[in-house]
Amino acid sequence: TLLDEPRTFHLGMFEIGKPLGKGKFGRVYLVKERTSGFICALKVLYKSELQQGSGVEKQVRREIEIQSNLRHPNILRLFGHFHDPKRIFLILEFAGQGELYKLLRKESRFPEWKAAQYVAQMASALQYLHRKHIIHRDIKPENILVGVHDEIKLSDFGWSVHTPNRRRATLCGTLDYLPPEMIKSGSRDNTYDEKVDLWSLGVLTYEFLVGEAPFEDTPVMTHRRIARADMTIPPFVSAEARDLIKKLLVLDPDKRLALEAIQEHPWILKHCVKGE
Ligand SMILES: COc1ccc(C(=O)Nc2ccccc2)cc1NC(=O)CCSCc1cnc2[nH]ccc2c1
Repeated sequence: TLLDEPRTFHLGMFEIGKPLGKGKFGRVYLVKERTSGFICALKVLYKSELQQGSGVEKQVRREIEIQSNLRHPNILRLFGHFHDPKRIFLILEFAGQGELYKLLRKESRFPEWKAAQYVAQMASALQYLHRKHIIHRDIKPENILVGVHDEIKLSDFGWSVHTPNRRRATLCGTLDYLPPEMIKSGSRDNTYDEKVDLWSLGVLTYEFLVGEAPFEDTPVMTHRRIARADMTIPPFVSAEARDLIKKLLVLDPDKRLALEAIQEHPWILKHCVKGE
């Protein structure tokens, strides 16, 4: 489409539609590119809201460069960006079925075939990111969108550049998805690697099948249960699914099932046609 060739964009190119996510994503609008009729999402960031100076603008530019070069069916596209004196505009892919966590709340929990398809797509997106040495760090239903053909669209929310405010957000946000190596106070910033995404994928798999996170509790108890990988998997979860969850929610990051092995796991193979 028109948006694929690197071009300069400006606000006049777009017919602005309804707000998306009502402030959840900041100011994001459904828009139509006038000439091509292409539907996408326009995210408006106010420069005043981004910490000024100290190279944050450079950091932002770097993040946008990284994201603009990502091409994967299960990663939300960043088609381009432009800015005016006060604002930065991001031209983003529009995910037709919206936020995954809303679909999950509506269905309360997903049937195993659907959960397995979503997990396989997540593993594929993570393989792509990890090959580029990008750790997502923040995998949870709130950060996942769904396309019109039920395809997973992993989105931003703090990739690559580890902005300090992101860490604060993590502290006040839910702990549910954080792996043990990130909640231990000493080693918060230095000793974790891409295997943190494997733990979070295990939490996500559990939540898809059970309808709530495995360590959901009071903050103090969640902290303690994560540190011990203390969870119970209800009897209605199939043996294969249980096996995969237990191979991802492992305290030692090096013992977690690798992404390639997830794609070959019996539970995934049973529900996903190869190379779908
Ligand atoms: C690739 O994705 C992104 C890339 C970058 C950024 C970003 O903000 N980067 C940033 C932050 C600070 C300073 C500089 C740069 C955000 C996203 N992604 C989202 O914000 C979530 C979907 S918003 C669009 C969208 C689509 N499809 C929908 N369907 C229903 C709602 C909806 C909402």
